Amino acid sequence: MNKLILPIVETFHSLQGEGAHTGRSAFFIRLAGCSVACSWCDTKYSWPISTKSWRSLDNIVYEAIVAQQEGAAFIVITGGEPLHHSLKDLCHRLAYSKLPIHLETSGVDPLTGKFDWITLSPKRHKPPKLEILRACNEVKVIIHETTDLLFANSITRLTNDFVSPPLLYLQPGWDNIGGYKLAVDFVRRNPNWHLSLQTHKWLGVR
Ligand SMILES: C[S@@+](CC[C@H](N)C(=O)[O-])C[C@H]1O[C@@H](n2cnc3c(N)ncnc32)[C@H](O)[C@@H]1O
Ligand SMILES: Nc1nc2[nH]cc(C(=O)O)c2c(=O)[nH]1
Ligand code: SF4
Ligand SMILES: [Mg+2]
Repeated sequence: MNKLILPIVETFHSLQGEGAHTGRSAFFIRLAGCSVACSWCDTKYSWPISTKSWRSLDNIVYEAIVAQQEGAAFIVITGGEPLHHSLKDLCHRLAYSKLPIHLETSGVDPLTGKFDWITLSPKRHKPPKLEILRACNEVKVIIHETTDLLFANSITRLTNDFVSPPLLYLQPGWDNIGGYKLAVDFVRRNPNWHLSLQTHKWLGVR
């Protein structure tokens, strides 16, 4: 059965602040619901699914088309953990806009929907599905402490022999000076890795 509604926390048109597409105009769709429970999550307000948050796919697609007319170059589906929901129908409907569709995910659930770009941000305490590691275009590991660097090394080992390995990003935990230092030092010594800063937060925009 087609599911024509999804729980949405917010939609907004901003610049992609993180990873390989940093600085590009994007329309964000933030789905509600996450059970991964990262202690440092900057989006804890997206964890609960309120009864008032359910919106029709038609309504979401309409907003994406308005954003496209205002300059959005692609759509970012994020959350919460967007893959807690089936994204098949949403992607199918959004495809009418012809905008590329990007996904931000922790990768704990099976992949649903069709994407032009997948950002996997794997979590140490709940490792991602191998199918998502294989399908993703970039991996974004969040750095708070030394153990996170060991986790990044394990990702390097896993992806090294992929036919087309993903781009590799370290992103310091927001407001964690120790995390910035660890990430900069690691990238300096590991040229396959890039630094991702949450540029939207530095700029004070969404
Ligand atoms: C809020 S999550 C939503 C998508 C999905 N649940 C995930 O974790 O990838 C979006 C991105 O923000 C990152 N993130 C969350 N809290 C952060 C923080 N305090 N500092 C840096 N990055 C953070 C996540 O790792 C993820 O890459
Ligand atoms: N500007 C901006 N860029 C982002 N990239 C990923 C985000 C997210 O929360 O998933 C995000 C976000 O919340 N804002
Ligand atoms: S998986 Fe993403 S949304 Fe969920 S708690 Fe972790 S960072 Fe937050
Ligand atoms: Mg964010």
